Amino acid sequence: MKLQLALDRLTLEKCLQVLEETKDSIDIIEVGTGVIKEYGMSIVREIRERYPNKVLLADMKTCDAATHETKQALQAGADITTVMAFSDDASIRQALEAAEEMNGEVMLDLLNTPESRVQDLHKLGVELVSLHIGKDQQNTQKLGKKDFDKLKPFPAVKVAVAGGLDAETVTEVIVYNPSILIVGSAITGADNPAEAAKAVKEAMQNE
Ligand SMILES: O=C([C@H](O)CO)[C@H](O)[C@H](O)COP(=O)(O)O
Repeated sequence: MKLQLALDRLTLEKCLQVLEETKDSIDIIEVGTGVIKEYGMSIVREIRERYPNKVLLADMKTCDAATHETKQALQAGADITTVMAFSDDASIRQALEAAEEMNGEVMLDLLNTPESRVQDLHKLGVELVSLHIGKDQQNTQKLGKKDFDKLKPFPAVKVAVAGGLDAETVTEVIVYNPSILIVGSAITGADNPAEAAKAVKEAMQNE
């Protein structure tokens, strides 16, 4: 199980500072959507240069123009880019084709995606999805069995989980054996991000 650190709502300087502090505990660096909107592909390139050996995900949240956006993220140095699962089949197909051509990966974000869409994703050849409770939903929703149950028709898929997770709540989702745990604010907003990242990593290992 890998730990992905989501860098959201931070300046470039703060992203780099948090990465330096947490690099020993994290496996995957996520450049968050808002950070990409602020700095574009230049921050993806910069983080790629500084951390050549870390897996790098660009949270593009693509929902159209998928060939272009997938290539844009992978050319900047990302290993993985994200596409919204509610996008048209054509967009998902194009993203998967572009990623294959460039030896990259696509993570399909299941935010607000109904169970009925899962079979389509399976048929389209999706291999990696994220079960995601969005920032604005986190006061009223949390990840649970019903989310993982959605994926029963799709047993081979690699699953990432995201949405307000911290060192305590990760233990509630680890039982479902996801491949990737995505943690953002609980680490980046902590007084001591290094300690917070370490605590999440330890909680993952103790399960
Ligand atoms: O994808 C995310 C969200 O939509 C904001 O762009 C976050 O990266 C993801 O939810 C993880 O962050 P936290 O919820 O703060 O742990």
